[in-house]
Amino acid sequence: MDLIEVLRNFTLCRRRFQTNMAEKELGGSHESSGLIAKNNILEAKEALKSEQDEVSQSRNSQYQQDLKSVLVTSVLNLEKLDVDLYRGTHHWVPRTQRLFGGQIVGQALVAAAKSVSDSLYAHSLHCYFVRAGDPKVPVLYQVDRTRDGRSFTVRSVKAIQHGQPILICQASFQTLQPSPLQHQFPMPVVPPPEDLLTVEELIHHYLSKPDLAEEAKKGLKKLLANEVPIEIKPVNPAHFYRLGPEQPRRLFWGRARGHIGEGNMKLHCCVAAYVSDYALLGTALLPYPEYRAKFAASLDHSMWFHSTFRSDEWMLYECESPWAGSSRGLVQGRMWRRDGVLAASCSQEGVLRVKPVTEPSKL
Ligand SMILES: CCCCCC/C=C\CCCCCCCC(=O)SCCNC(=O)CCNC(=O)[C@H](O)C(C)(C)COP(=O)(O)OP(=O)(O)OC[C@H]1O[C@@H](n2cnc3c(N)ncnc32)[C@H](O)[C@@H]1OP(=O)(O)O
Repeated sequence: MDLIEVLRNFTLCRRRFQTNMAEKELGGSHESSGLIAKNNILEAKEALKSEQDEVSQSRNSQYQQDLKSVLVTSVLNLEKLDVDLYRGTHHWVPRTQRLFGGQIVGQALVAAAKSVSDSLYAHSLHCYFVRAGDPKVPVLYQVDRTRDGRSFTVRSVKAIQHGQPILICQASFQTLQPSPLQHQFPMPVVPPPEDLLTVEELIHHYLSKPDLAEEAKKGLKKLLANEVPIEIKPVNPAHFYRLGPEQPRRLFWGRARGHIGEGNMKLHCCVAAYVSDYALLGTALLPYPEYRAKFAASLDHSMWFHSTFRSDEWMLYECESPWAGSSRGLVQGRMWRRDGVLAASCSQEGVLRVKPVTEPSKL
């Protein structure tokens, strides 16, 4: 059960037991997602006032623990076994019990980056997830030095488990070069991260509801215990509910938990590759609240890095899905620095097999 599902269960329960209250809270319409978002933020902020000390205490202790991001100290810290051969271990595994695609892509990029000079910067990568990753064993990364040119250098990386590839990845690096051609789309206008709640704060808010069903409570607590090494603040918390059909587009602020620091742009690209797979594919489900995913997995992932950025500082992640069909969904993402600079773009196709939502019987 993922976060969206837990929150939907919670919502279904509320609808069943407190229809009037729910209608009031949602402004009587499931279509006005902006209003839902505003109401939820205001309501949540109010409820959170009483939890301020608790939240700030836990945040302080978390920051102390996380002085250095676990993504740097553990997940992306590959062990060298031989020339161009590395081993990576896992930190967070999704409830699907298959390895998180972002982790495999991030680790593959780390392995590729180790074989290129410091004067080269990752500008793009293209990957296929060909088999599910097994969380019970480490992943081996085998790098092939495909080509070294004057400007561009290409590496091919195979991620291997049980003697078979789980991911094939091509990454390209370039020397820094000036260009008279420079343009980008404008960044969407959204509230700053300081005005929004983290996923954990939203969950604390839902947990404080007296009418929350035990099953939903358990699911939410499991999610809180899940130490995802990314901090996320949804711009529109209504997209968690999936009560009514939404445009296939969502935005959130995200950053790596803990400190990474300036300087190592290759590392920031690897962290961004990790983050980029986290909430992308779900965007294709937003128009279909009547369905839930019974099988969802990314099939491929491409990424382009445009400018310098810090993955441990808030970046706006804009996700949209221009197409779905044939049990697949196409999703595209743009990562924006908070000063409006487009930092990275990505694109992914995923398999999406769905089943109709039915009200949970045990609530
Ligand atoms: C706003 C912020 C919100 C944030 C909220 C976020 C909340 C939670 C986030 C959680 C994180 C999510 C994770 C993100 C996504 C990922 O990381 S996915 C992981 C990376 N990708 C993968 O692991 C995919 C790896 N590739 C594969 O596994 C295979 O390539 C494949 C399974 C896709 C290949 O499919 P296929 O060729 O069909 O393989 P088979 O082995 O033959 O079949 C596999 C199973 O599928 C069943 N199946 C096949 N075809 C069909 C069909 N037409 N209809 C129904 N079912 C089919 C087949 O029977 C097999 O089933 P079983 O395994 O036997 O049960």
